[in-house]
Amino acid sequence: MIETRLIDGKAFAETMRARLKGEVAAFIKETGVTPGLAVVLVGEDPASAVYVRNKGKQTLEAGMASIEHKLPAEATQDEVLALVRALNADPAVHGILVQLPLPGHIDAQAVLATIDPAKDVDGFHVVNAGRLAVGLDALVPCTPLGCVMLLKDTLGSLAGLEAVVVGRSNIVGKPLAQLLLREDCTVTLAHSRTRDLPAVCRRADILIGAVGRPEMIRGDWIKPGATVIDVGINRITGADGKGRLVGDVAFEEAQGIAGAITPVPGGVGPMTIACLLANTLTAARRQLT
Ligand SMILES: NC(=O)C1=CN([C@@H]2O[C@H](COP(=O)(O)OP(=O)(O)OC[C@H]3O[C@@H](n4cnc5c(N)ncnc54)[C@H](OP(=O)(O)O)[C@@H]3O)[C@@H](O)[C@H]2O)C=CC1
Ligand SMILES: Nc1nc(=O)c2c([nH]1)NC[C@@H]1CN(c3ccc(C(=O)N[C@@H](CCC(=O)O)C(=O)O)cc3)C=[N+]21
Repeated sequence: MIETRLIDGKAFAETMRARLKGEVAAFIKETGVTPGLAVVLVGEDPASAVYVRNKGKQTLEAGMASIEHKLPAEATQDEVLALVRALNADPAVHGILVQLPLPGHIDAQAVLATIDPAKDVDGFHVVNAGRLAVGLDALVPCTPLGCVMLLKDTLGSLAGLEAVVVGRSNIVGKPLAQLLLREDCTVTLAHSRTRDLPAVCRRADILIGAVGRPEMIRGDWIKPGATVIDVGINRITGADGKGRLVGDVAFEEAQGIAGAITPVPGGVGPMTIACLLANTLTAARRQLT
C-alpha cells in the first residue's frame, strides 16, 4: 500500500500571493502605477459570483486595483463588446478577464477576440494560444499554469513522463497539453470519444482530470504511484442533503494508490487565482516597459 501525499495547492498559492504582494509594491514604487485587473461578469450565475468575489478580494490583498463590471444576463453582445473596448483603452486596466461561460446569446469567441492580447490575463485570445503553441512568450491560461507549477513542485523534472489529460477544452485541457509538452512529457489528450478511457488513464505517470463530472475517474484507473491533479469543481448534494464540492477524481478511492493527489477544494482552484494575479503583474510590466 502506497502512502498518498496530499498536494496542498492552497498553501502553495498563499506563498505565491505573499511573494507577489512584495513584487507589486516594488513595481508601484518604481513606476508609480498600480496594476489593475478588470473582471466582467454577465448575468447572475451564483457559482461565478463566488469566484469573482474571491478574485476581487485577493487582487486587493496583493496591492492591485480590482475593477468589477456586472452586466445583466440580458446584456447584448454589442454592449459586452463596447465594455471590452473601453477596458482595452483604459490605461488603469492592465488585465481583463471576462468570466465564462457567457449567456447563450453572446458569441464568446467574438468577445475573447476583442480583448487586447496584451491585457488577456486568461490567455484565451487566439494570439496567446498561438504563441503558446509555437513556443513564444505568451500570457498562459491560469489553471493549466497552476497545475504545472504543482507538478514541478511535487516531481521536479517532468521530462519523459507519460501525462494523460482527460478533457480537451480551450481553457484547460488543450493549453495544459501544450505546457506539459513544453516540460518534455509524452502527452495524451483524452475526451468523451476516447476508447477505453480507464486503460488510457492507467498508462499515466501524471493523470489530470478536467472533465466536469463528479468523481468520474475511479481509483482503479490510477497507476500505482502516479501523480494526480484534479481540476474538476463539481457541486453535488451529499447524503446529508448539504451541498459540497467534489473533483473529477474519486478522492477516497485514490488513497493508497496515487503517489500524490490534489484535493478539491484546496488544490488547483486557489492556484488559478494566484496565477491570474501573477499574469496581471506580468501584463502591467510589459505594458509599461
Ligand atoms: N480549478 C479551477 O480553477 C478550474 C476548474 N474548472 C473545472 O474543470 C472542469 C472542466 O472544465 P472545462 O474544461 O471548462 O470543461 P468543458 O465542459 O469545457 O470540457 C470538458 C471536457 O471533458 C470531456 N468529457 C466530458 N465527458 C467525458 C467523459 N465521459 N469521458 C471523457 N471525457 C469527457 C469533454 O469531451 P468532448 O470535448 O469530447 O466533449 C471536454 O473535452 C469543470 O469541473 C470546471 O468547473 C475549470 C476551470 C478552472
Ligand atoms: N474567464 C474565466 N477564467 C477562469 O479562470 C474561469 C472562468 N472564466 N470561469 C469559471 C472557471 C472556474 N474557475 C475557478 C477559479 C477558482 C476556483 C477556486 O478558487 N476554488 C477554491 C474554492 C472553491 C469554493 O469553495 O467555492 C478551491 O477549489 O479550493 C475555482 C474555480 C475559474 N474559471
